[in-house]
Amino acid sequence: MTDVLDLQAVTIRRGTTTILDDLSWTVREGERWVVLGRNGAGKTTLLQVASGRMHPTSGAAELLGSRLGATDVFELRPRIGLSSAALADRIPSGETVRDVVLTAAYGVTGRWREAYEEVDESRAGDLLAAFGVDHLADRFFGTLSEGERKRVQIARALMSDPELLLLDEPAAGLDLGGREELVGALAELARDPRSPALVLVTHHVEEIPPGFTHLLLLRQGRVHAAGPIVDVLTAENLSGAFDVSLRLDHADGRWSAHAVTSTAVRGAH
Ligand SMILES: Nc1ncnc2c1ncn2[C@@H]1O[C@H](COP(=O)(O)OP(=O)(O)OP(=O)(O)O)[C@@H](O)[C@H]1O
Repeated sequence: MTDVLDLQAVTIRRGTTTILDDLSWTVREGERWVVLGRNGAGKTTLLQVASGRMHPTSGAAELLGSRLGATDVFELRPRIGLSSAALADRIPSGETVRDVVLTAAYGVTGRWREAYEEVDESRAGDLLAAFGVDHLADRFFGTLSEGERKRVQIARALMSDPELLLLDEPAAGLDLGGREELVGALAELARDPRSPALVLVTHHVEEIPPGFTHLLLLRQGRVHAAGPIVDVLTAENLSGAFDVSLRLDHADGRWSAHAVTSTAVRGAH
C-alpha cells in the first residue's frame, strides 16, 4: 500500500509553545484513521499540516508523495479534502447548497461566473444524495441546520475526488439524532473501497463510525499511542490520553466511555 501521508519527527513551535512535538505518523491508502485527544492536544494543528496549510518547524511532512516545502501546495490541496469549522465559516451564507459543493471543484467559495461542466453538476448532485441532503440543493447554506451543514461540508470536501479526506470534528454541535445520522453516513463512506483514505478528528469515542481501522491518540502534541484500532483503543490508552480514569465499552461496532467514579462504592453505603 502507498503512503498517503508520512510525517517524520514533525515539530510545530509558535514562540515558546511546542504544539506538535517530534510526531511521526503514516497513513496508507485505504486506511480509515480516527485522531482522538483532549482539548489542546494538537489535533487541528496536525490536520493543518496534513492538508498542506502549515509547514513543520522541523521534521519532514510528505503528502501524497510530495514533500511539503518542495512542492506547489496549490496543486496539492485539491487532492486533499478538508472539512472544518474554520472553512465552513468562510462559505457565504447566501450561497446555494448546490454551489457550495460545486465550487469545490474549482477550489473556491462563492460562485462567480465559472462555467461548470455537466459532469460536475451531476457529481455534486450525487454527493448531496449520498449524504441525504439533495433535497436542500436550492436552499441557501446560511439557512441550514448545523447537522445539514456538516453533511454539505463533507460532500463539498469530496467534490474534487480527493485521495485523502480530513474531517475535523464533523459531529461537533449535532444533537443525538444528527450525530447518529452522520456516523451512519461516515460508516458507509468508510466501507466503500472507492473512498479516499480518511482521517477523522474527534473528542469522543461515541463518534467513531464502524469501519474505521486505525487510531492515533494524541497527548500534548505527542503520539500517545497509534495503530490498528482494535489494538490501540483500550481503557488504559484512553485514560492516559485524557488524564482521567475511564471505562471503555464496545457493542454493535460502536464505542462508549465514561469516567470510573466511586459511585459504586458510595452506593454501597
Ligand atoms: N499560534 C499559536 N501560538 C501559540 N499557541 C498556539 C497557536 N496555535 C495553537 N496554539 C496552541 O496549541 C495547542 C494545540 O491547539 P490545537 O487547536 O491544535 O488543539 P486541538 O487538539 O485541536 O484542540 P481542541 O480539541 O480544543 O480543538 C493549544 O494549546 C493552542 O492554544
